[in-house]
Amino acid sequence: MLVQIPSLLGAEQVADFRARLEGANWVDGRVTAGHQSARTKRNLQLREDDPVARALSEQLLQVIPSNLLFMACAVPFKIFPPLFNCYREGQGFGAHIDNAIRSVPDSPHRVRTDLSMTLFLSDTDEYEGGELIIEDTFGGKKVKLPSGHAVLYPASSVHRVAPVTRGQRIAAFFWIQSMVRDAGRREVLFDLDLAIQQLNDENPDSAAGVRLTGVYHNLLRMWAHV
Ligand SMILES: O=C(O)CCC(=O)C(=O)O
Ligand SMILES: [Fe+2]
Repeated sequence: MLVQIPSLLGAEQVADFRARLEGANWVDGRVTAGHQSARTKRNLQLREDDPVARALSEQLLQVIPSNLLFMACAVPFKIFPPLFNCYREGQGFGAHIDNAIRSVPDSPHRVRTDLSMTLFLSDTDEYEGGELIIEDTFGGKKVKLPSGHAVLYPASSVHRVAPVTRGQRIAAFFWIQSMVRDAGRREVLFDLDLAIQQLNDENPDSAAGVRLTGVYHNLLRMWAHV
């Protein structure tokens, strides 16, 4: 399942992020690549311990949990601290799958990467190419979103970033370990959550809404690992 999260960051927040990223210390993106993906990865990144990356990452981690769509879709247990990348003209990232386990720097924590997320920080007219292309059972989906918008997709899917042919594409990207490991179960919960929200909007006093909320939580009790 591929879900777009509109306006994860507002325009002012994006402008602030961009200003702070402008003069940051970009290095070869292969610093965080696995053995195989390093072969096709051509981009720039901030180091995980870069002070600008740390500060912005911290800020994002505070904002993300207040996004209800993200919470409904990801049912997050742990979020790997966001990283920042930049693709300049001629750069891209070939087909790959993200590593299953990531160690959080300077901590004993590990995150199982159930979901991957890209938060676009450049606007679509700032660059050509640079689409995130995600393979799923229905074929390749091309994603290129306005700045501040994000896409959440299964970390198990083969994906790539098409070469940028003009301008530059800046993004934050990160991984989420869900309380619900199985993607099919997560999808059931997400559908149910959306249906309950719709029912409650249409009829806030619905007794069926109360029962279905109970069903949601009982499924979560059965399936969640915390
Ligand atoms: O830049 C992106 O949108 C995705 C980056 C990516 O796939 C990765 O770093 O593993
Ligand atoms: Fe990736």
